[in-house]
Amino acid sequence: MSEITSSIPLQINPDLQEERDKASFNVTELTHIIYGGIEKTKKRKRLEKLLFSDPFFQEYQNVRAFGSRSEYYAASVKKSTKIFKLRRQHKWTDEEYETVLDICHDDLALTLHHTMFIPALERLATEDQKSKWLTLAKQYKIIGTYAQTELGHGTYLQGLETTATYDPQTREFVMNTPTLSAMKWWPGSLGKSSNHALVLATLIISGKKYGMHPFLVQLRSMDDHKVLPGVRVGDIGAKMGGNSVDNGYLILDNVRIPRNNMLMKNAQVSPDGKFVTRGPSKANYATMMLIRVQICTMAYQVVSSGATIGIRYSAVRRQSKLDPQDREPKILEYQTQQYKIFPGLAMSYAFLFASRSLTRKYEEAFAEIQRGDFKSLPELHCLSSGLKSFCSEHSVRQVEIIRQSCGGHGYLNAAGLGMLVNAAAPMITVEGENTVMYLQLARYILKRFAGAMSGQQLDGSTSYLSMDPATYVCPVMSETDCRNLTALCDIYRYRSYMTVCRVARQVQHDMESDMPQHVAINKNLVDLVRAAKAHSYYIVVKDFVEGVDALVASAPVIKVLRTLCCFYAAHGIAEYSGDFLESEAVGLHQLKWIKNLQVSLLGEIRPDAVALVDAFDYHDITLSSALGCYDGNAYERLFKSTENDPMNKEEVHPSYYQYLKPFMEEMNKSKL
Ligand SMILES: CC(C)(COP(=O)(O)OP(=O)(O)OC[C@H]1O[C@@H](n2cnc3c(N)ncnc32)[C@H](O)[C@@H]1OP(=O)(O)O)[C@@H](O)C(=O)NCCC(=O)NCCSC(=O)CCCC(=O)O
Ligand SMILES: Cc1cc2nc3c(=O)[nH]c(=O)nc-3n(C[C@H](O)[C@H](O)[C@H](O)COP(=O)(O)OP(=O)(O)OC[C@H]3O[C@@H](n4cnc5c(N)ncnc54)[C@H](O)[C@@H]3O)c2cc1C
Repeated sequence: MSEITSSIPLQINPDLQEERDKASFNVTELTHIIYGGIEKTKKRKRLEKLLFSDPFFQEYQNVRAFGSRSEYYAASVKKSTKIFKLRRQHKWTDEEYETVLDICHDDLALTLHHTMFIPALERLATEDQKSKWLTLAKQYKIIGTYAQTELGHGTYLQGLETTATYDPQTREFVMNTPTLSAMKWWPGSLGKSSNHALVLATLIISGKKYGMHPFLVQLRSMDDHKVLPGVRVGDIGAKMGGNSVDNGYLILDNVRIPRNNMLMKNAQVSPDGKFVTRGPSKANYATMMLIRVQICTMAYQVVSSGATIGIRYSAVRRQSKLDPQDREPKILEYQTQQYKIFPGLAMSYAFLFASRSLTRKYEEAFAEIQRGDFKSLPELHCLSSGLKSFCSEHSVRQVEIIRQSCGGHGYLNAAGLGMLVNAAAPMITVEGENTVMYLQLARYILKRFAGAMSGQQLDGSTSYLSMDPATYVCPVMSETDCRNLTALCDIYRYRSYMTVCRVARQVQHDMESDMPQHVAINKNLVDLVRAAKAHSYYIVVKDFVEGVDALVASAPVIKVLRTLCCFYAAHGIAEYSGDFLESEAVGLHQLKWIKNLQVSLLGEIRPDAVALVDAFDYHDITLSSALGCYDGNAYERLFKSTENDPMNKEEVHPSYYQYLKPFMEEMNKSKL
């Protein structure tokens, strides 16, 4: 017993080393592919070194794990200011800054300043306004947030009640919160941190409403951070996760702001109160689209972090017996354990390729939009809405499965998985609740399908809706065909086509039976979401297959990625087999072969599992997990983590003297 200490051994756990020694491919090569080349990997490493050489980042982990809400928030404000200072000092580009956020968890109290306030200024302000406010924001002379959601409405933006009424006499807008449900509620960094907010409000001129527009409102004094007259602002309370961020409420009592504080890139109000608009009516929704694209990348980071923890731990944890004559096996040997974790591993790579493809499309479309060409906007809105929903839904679910696969220890904060799940859970809600976003995609798909039916030539992600379903024959004719990635992709495409076709015909039939359109739509909402999910699944599989096909890499790397891609596609067909059978994308024979393949691929992935997560190259501080550390010394790290637990500060806890001692005394005296 006396030998038990909480010091961490210097060497790598031999069980983990054994895994690394048998990898079939070069891990560094794959890391370079993941980060976009050797130079980017090197830059990432440099940034990691710069950040983590500061002991604050290690201490921060303790506050995160054991601090009170207020302490965690304060530490996160400190972390934000440190990172902002470094950003200015090193003149980081947006890409470098995003890398920094990936490296050190984006749990910055002031996160909204960079994730939404600055992008919104960039997208919604005129050049003149940018030269003033964007400059101030980029120099951190003002700190801002994006205040759109209200207590009564988050989804339905036309229902927002905050008003911005133009007063032509003074050439000001009067910003007002007319009802309880109109108060802003949820914006990040609003409660305590920001001194400015971009408030999205309904514009009113001479009693007429002109829809939602952005207004820059100062909330707090630049001298002492006190709340300005007419403004009431505060924190909305503790949440399931993300408690470093002060999501806030905001009430504006007829606060006057100059006319020029309306961001007027997309619509203008002239001094005498004339409203002029240019570009599409949804141009003011631009910032949300950007974040939806980014959520896909975040979903990749979440699921790849979870897979790293789950796989490394499963390679060092031994439990029960397989061969009664042998020692207890690593839990990674159990097929069921592989079946719980490898879908997350394959999903990580699927989302890497899908988010990369979406980001590329976004950047191309954004460049066009900047030139005044909005033709790609509807496609991009729908693609990003669908993929945001798909990636967030699947990654959060998968990480929870991984957490469960780590048994009891997965439930500890020190495992890092609970925090990962709780911090990721809002991805499902923010920037458009997933069901609502799937329905945006479904609406687009229905229109495109109708276009295809009337002979229109479709392009973009829905071009397959012009296919002739009569020509479809399941491309899997034998068990060996199941490994053909193009064939698997075709199966997804046909399943999506049939799911869309079925619901489109049903909606049409209901409308032809004299059902009002909104009733017909509501009657079919579940199937519309199903169609949007089927389409999104197809896009992700297609991006994965095309991404791997286009890779220039060594044969072993290509082989292992093709195996993962095949597993990802086969697993999805097995999991949603009902849908695939119902749409006749596969028959019973094919399904059986694909299910068999799925299980046999578990065994093929197994030898490379640790190497495949090592390739994500997450720093131990980034993972924040005793179970998932690179050295695999999970037990030592778990024990070590108890040292910082405030519960262990005193040998006898004060509650003993207060409650337990008197209770014990009373019990001991009692005659009963
Ligand atoms: C659900 C909709 C899209 C509905 O919008 P609506 O104005 O009621 O429109 P509608 O009459 O239904 O017409 C829809 C029409 O508008 C189009 N559209 C909708 N959004 C966009 C867009 N971004 N780009 C381009 N087009 C867009 C749709 O495709 C429809 O087009 P159509 O009429 O079919 O041709 C909208 O209300 C919405 O976006 N709601 C979600 C609200 C949201 O995302 N809030 C985010 C708040 S900020 C946040 O959460 C930050 C989190 C930060 C963090 O912590 O990480
Ligand atoms: C952690 C976190 C951070 C946030 N940060 C910000 C921020 O910085 N700035 C900001 O402005 N907002 C922020 N929000 C708010 C967020 O954007 C909204 O919560 C989100 O858009 C969902 O809106 P809601 O809450 O009104 O949900 P609701 O719309 O009330 O959703 C409730 C249910 O109703 C269903 N529903 C609603 N409408 C429809 C429909 N048309 N068809 C079918 N079903 C429907 C939904 O599917 C859901 O099941 C944040 C929220 C969270 C949780």
